[in-house]
Amino acid sequence: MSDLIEVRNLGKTYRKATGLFNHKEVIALARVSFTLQAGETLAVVGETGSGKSTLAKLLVGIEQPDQGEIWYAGSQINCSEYRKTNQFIRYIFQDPARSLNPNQKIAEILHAVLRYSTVLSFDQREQKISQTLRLLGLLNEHANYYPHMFSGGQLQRVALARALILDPKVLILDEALTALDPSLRAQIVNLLLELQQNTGIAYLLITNQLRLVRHFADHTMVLHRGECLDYGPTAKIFANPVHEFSRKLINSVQY
Ligand SMILES: Nc1ncnc2c1ncn2[C@@H]1O[C@H](COP(=O)(O)OP(=O)(O)OP(=O)(O)O)[C@@H](O)[C@H]1O
Repeated sequence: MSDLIEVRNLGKTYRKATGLFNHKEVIALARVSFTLQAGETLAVVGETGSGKSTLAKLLVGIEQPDQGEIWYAGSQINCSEYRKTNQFIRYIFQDPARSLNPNQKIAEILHAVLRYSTVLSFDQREQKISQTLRLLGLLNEHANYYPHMFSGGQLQRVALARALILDPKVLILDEALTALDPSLRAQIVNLLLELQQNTGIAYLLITNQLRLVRHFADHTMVLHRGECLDYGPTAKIFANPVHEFSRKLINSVQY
């Protein structure tokens, strides 16, 4: 069976203006490789600016790589295939409020996602919306709410509903649980783990919350200035990181 995701030597360099005529190059990601299997969680950790979000953006096609290859379920992905990959891999960010249109009711937001990526009829879409809201512990009535009518925790569930309504094989959680208070975070983590057990969805968990990584992730990758310093089973990385930087990062937290 092929890997759900295989990334080979992925690289991205940005050009940053440093004056009117000058620029400098920032290597955001340097020859990173990994695989992700169905039902697995890979955590990507590293300090600010280490390239975590760049990796996520390359995977979903928001940014284009300068080098390397991305394979989804045995097929190599090109930049023009975003609509196709949209159903395979979805991305949610830390601040759900910013990613939801404040002028649209939740039903309108979810209908739009389904209209864009599926051929479902209106009734089928309604059914899928109600099923997805229920899956995330929300009510049917919530479909008629605007984003500002939800609490922070509920809003993150709405963001998850928007990501999961297409039944993706992979979900990228980019600091998506960071802003939640610990009890809400635990509720959402349990929900995500249950979903993973039931459907085999894989998660790419981008976070600096190392306690969460230890609890949640099967594999962990440590990024530093765009380079992968350590990559392997989470228990092994936490017990015996190869690189000094990873050791410091891991030892900076009490478990
Ligand atoms: N659009 C861009 N233009 C220029 N440089 C960028 C751009 N996006 C990211 N960078 C640079 O690339 C490097 C990696 O950034 P990235 O956002 O991927 O890091 P990160 O690990 O996600 O950081 P954070 O935890 O703060 O989100 C940083 O030096 C950043 O300044």
